Amino acid sequence: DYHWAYSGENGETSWPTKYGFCGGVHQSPLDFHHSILQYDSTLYPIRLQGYNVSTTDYFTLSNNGHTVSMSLLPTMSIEIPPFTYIASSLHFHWGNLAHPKGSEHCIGGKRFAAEVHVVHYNSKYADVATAMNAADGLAVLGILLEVGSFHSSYDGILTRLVNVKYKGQNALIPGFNLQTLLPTRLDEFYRYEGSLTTPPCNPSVLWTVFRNPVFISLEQVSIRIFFGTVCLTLVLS
Ligand SMILES: NS(=O)(=O)c1cc(-c2ccccc2)cc(-c2ccccc2)c1
Ligand SMILES: [Zn+2]
Repeated sequence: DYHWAYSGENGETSWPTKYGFCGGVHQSPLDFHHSILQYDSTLYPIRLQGYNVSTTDYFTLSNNGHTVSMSLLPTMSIEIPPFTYIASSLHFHWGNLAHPKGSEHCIGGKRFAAEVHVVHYNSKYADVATAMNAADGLAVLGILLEVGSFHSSYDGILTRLVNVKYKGQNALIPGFNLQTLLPTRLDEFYRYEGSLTTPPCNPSVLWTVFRNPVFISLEQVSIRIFFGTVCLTLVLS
């Protein structure tokens, strides 16, 4: 049976044949090229609620075979007027040895080393599954990662990837302040109405991609996970 992938015969070009939304007019990601950008002074900075999670709470890191995702707490939310969006999970988009830069969004054609997505769903819906099928259902924060100095908050997640090497494995991470995963400037971002970047590509995402990248070290970026059989290859270049 068909299962989508990032490459090969079930790669991106085959997605629209199996998933009606993929390749649609709202398809994410985008290259934020100056020709499509328009400054909007009415946009509010992103407001985080409950992001400073106590160490007595735990997040679950798990591997679904396509990506590693970390479940978040329903006490976490963001405010994008007129809605509140409840945190669901965060996940990573890495590159691979063939294409080391793995960000999905680009700025002016520049692709970054990796990208983190923090997925939230509109509080007007009962759960994320329902919200996924609504045009105003999801709000995803995009954080671009670039090679620079060591980042201790990301290290708390990246060092545990080895425990979720295979599809179906889980690992617990003690709570910490997830705002430290975001860039400092929460008022500098690109905003657009788009979709899930992977099948089924639901056009239900209000995207907020921060303008400023967050820096992690080359060793931290080089932790790559190759999906499929899901083997973790520590490429410490
Ligand atoms: N890249 S994304 O933000 O559009 C995205 C969101 C969600 C998502 C997650 C929770 C609730 C609802 C949607 C899941 C994925 C995904 C990535 C790889 C493999 C499978 C799924 C990707
Ligand atoms: Zn994503």
